[in-house]
Amino acid sequence: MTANSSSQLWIYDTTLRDGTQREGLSVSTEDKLRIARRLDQLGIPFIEGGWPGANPKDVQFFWHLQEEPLSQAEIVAFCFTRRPNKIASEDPMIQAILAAGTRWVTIVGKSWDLQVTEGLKTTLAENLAMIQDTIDYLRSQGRRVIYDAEHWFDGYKHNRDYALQTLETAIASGAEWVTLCDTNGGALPHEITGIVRDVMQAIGQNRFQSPIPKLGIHAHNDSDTAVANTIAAVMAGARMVQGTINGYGERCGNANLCSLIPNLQLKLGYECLEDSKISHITEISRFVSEVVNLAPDEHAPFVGRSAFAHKGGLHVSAVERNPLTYEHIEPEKIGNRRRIVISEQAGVSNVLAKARTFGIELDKHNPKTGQILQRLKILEQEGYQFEAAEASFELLMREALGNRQPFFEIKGFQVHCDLVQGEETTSALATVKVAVSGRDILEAAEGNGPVAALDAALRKALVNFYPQIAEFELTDYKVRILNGHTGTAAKTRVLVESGNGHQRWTTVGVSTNILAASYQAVVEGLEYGLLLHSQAEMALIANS
Ligand SMILES: CC(=O)SCCNC(=O)CCNC(=O)[C@H](O)C(C)(C)COP(=O)(O)OP(=O)(O)OC[C@H]1O[C@@H](n2cnc3c(N)ncnc32)[C@H](O)[C@@H]1OP(=O)(O)O
Ligand SMILES: CC(=O)C(=O)O
Repeated sequence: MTANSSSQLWIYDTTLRDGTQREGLSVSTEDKLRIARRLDQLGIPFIEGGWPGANPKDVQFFWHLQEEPLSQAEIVAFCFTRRPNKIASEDPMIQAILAAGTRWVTIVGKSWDLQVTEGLKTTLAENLAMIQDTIDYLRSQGRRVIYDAEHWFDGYKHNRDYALQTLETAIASGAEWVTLCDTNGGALPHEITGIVRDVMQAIGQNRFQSPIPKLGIHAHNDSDTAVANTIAAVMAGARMVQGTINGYGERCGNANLCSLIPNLQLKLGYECLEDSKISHITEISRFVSEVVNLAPDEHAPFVGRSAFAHKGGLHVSAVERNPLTYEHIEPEKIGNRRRIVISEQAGVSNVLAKARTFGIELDKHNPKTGQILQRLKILEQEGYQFEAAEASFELLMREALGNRQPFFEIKGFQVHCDLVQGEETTSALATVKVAVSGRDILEAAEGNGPVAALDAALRKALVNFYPQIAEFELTDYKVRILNGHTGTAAKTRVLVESGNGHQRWTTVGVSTNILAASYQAVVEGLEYGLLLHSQAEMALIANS
């Protein structure tokens, strides 16, 4: 990155402060440290770590970073201006941010007259004094200051002169950056463009009698335009981009850095991160969602699992010829990947693409290709869903092509359940009869439910022939009633996720009987695990 070039942007991550203001998101000090270190590795220049005077976790977080500092990022402590009619040097909050020991601090202050008189219950003049005293004092203590102008856009719309006076005060007191905040998230891109341009002009006309500060933008997503608003602000002159990983934040969230960074760098040519770091965006999005214990948004632009998933046959056919036809960027650039989804919306191209990923040779002139597609569509009409159960689709494909390996044959099963009135626990007993290599085996096993009992009995019957089965586990079980209005005649779809410690696969079963649907999915899960094992063994032999 060329320092200070006109296209350079400073990314300011506030996941650890505004991000944690999201309802349902709570992190420990340890979690915050893990995220900070990961953002540091990514090359984010400013990381807002929290509000040291507001809670003990944030105090601890800054202590830890004093002991073991980040490698390149500036860790920033956040706080509001001193309280009305008090002295900045005596304000415990201000003392707490000094104790955090950071080089940079961010001070949030009021820009909107209504917020001053109604929210703070003080005068417009006192608000200006609060901004001035706080920044003056922090500067006197050797801190570099970023000033977050809260409610900037609403303030500007209601009383432009006063809003500009607040900025002027912050700048005159020594704030090096002023960040225009769309705190309520109500602004639209054209308003942002006009207002940022006006502020840039006021700066250009030297309305502010002090060194020219740099402008930042902090947008909330209440109008679903936080990313667009941030881009508009940058194009109008802002150079600091505040946002959060995955757009976490108060109410509807903040501008999502996982979308902003690729848009700004890959499409608009701004410099946000080193080029080599951009490909880690998807990984960091998933890392942060894992640490904060929120399911990743599969449909998130750029980084979601479905962001480059192609389902419609027309799309797949064209993408197979040239990905540009249905992709706005190459997924690999941001560390994501293209996926082809198999479903009733598929065409021959989806089937061929899947065959390729399964390592099966198939071409469009093979009559089996059309037959597989038709079978897929009929089964989906019956209630199967293969997009989440690709292992079952591979077995279906192998069956149609005559190369499904007969690892075992189920000759019958029975399940008996005990439900005792008034008791919370249930127990089930399953009996299975299985044939392997011409031998019949009868086994029984218990479980705390019918599916667990059936799974256990099948493994017991097969493990002597296939010891690898001991490593298989049933990791998830999902049931969906497909046509509920038909009561007990309704069809049930069961999805079973299985694993072997290093791979996971999903199989599907459908029936009017929940046990039969579960049985089908569990049996295919075991069969697919055996197929993976035999493929791995064959690969080993081929490579030896
Ligand atoms: C736009 C933003 O997202 S800014 C960040 C917002 N984040 C948070 O609020 C999370 C952390 N907050 C907290 O832990 C608490 O709210 C604290 C510790 C900051 C304050 O707690 P309390 O002292 O109990 O006050 P409370 O939260 O009820 O009310 C806020 C107080 O701050 C005052 N205040 C609000 N903005 C400012 C400001 N810019 N400068 C100075 N004081 C302010 C309010 O007037 C009110 O004070 P009052 O009750 O004496 O009139
Ligand atoms: C500072 C901040 O979080 C806001 O104004 O939204």
